[in-house]
Amino acid sequence: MTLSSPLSTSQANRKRKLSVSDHEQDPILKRRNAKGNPSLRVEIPTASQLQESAYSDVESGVSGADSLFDDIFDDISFEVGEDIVTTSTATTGLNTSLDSSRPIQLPSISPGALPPSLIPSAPAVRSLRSLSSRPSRPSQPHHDPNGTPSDTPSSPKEFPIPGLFFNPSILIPQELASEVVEFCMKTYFSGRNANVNQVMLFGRSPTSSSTPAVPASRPSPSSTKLKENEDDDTDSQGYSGLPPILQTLLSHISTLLLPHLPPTVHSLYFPTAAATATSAPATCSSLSPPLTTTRTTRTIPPTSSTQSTPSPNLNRARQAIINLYHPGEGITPHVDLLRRFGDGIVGVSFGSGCVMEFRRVGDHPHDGLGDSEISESYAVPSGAGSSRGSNGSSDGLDDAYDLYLPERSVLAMSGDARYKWTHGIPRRKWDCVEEDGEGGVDNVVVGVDTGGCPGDGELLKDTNDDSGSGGRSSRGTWLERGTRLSITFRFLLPGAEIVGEED
Ligand SMILES: O=C(O)CCC(=O)C(=O)O
Ligand SMILES: [Fe+2]
Repeated sequence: MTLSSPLSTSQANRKRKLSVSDHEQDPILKRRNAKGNPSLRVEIPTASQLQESAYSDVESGVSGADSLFDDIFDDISFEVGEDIVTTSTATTGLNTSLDSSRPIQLPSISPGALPPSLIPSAPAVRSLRSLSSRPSRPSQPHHDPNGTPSDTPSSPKEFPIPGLFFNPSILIPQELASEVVEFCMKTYFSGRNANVNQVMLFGRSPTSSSTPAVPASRPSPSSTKLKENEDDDTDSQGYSGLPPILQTLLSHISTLLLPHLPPTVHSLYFPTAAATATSAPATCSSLSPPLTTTRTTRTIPPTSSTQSTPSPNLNRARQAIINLYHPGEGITPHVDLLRRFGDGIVGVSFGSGCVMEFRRVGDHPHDGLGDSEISESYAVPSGAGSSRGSNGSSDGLDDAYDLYLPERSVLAMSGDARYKWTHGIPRRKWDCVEEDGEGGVDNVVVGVDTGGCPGDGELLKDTNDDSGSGGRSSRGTWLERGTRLSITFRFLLPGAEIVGEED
């Protein structure tokens, strides 16, 4: 079986072909980049049952930023007969031009032994001051080849992009974070997958057992080692196919966000039969009961519209994309693939914080609308790299906002944030953040300009001070990035599912 996909549709019209072999034994596909770049691993249900239609939506896609990948992603070859297909993460814009003076070493993971940088720090990240294990400040951070020109950090302020939810006080529990990281590192990023830095997992929709719209997904190889839900990969919402630990993570995110999101928004990310009870379609009656926790912590009473508007994501299959970033790596600004994923994208940072940059998608009709690969689309935003300031936009917002995402924090994007703004992570090893005031939740919401902190001379921190702070200045604090793992959940749009039969 051969699947064709415009992995990159460059102006030179180079098209990359993805050939996926039938392989009965292993649902994991690995694409290999001959240039040895960090690779991506796609885990999908039952490779032997893939159908061409699975990727039909990207056959003619055009990426607005495709040229970014051309030199790296020139001629991908896919090995038929392997159970895994790998490729460069240029696909997703993950930085592949790493600092050669700092060899990347994927930690070897043994049970209970996480790489230090991925062991979640014990104290909750309530304040930037409490961020743990910061080495001495960088010598010349603004000269870091992975960095960007220096500038001053922005003042902390309310994050204004509609549809973007982020609250740094909402953190995944430490214990769960550790389990998730350990599972992911062991399962997806170690051993023969040492060069992999992205994995995509596809779940089944709640109705797939009766409606074969979404294929079966065999449990991940290590799922049998998990303590909970060992024999059942279906969660309380009826979603299945994802490793149980990720479903546990989803349940926690749902519970954490419930008091903070309007019901309609919450049900976008976590559709349940109950959330749409009033007008739920008949198929909902077959769903498992909603999470009980969601009933007890809700502080925002449901509105009538909530009761009467089914979540568009109800019964859609979820995809989990897991990205591993070494210090200095990032992801190119992009809008997640429009034709593949629905509204409502939620992700968690593990192991390290980083700055995420949001840029308004430009007026050009292709901005943010192209497909560069099977999972992502990239946009060249209007005014990319531009400084803040009034731009005369009708909504009064600037074109650029930066946000520091502490480890274990949750980011949710819907509406404008999902469709009208790109998100990306700058490729640098240090982020400059700024606090505001003396603590409290608001103080942890920090803005970071694309440039970062002032230069060395302006840092107040003593060079020899290894007290844990990365260096402070009157205008900001340098935070060194560690190895970061992110897990992002998205819903597959109708027709975008990978179609197949259950095992
Ligand atoms: O690493 C992250 O938090 C973002 C990942 C992302 O945007 C993506 O995979 O589409
Ligand atoms: Fe994304």
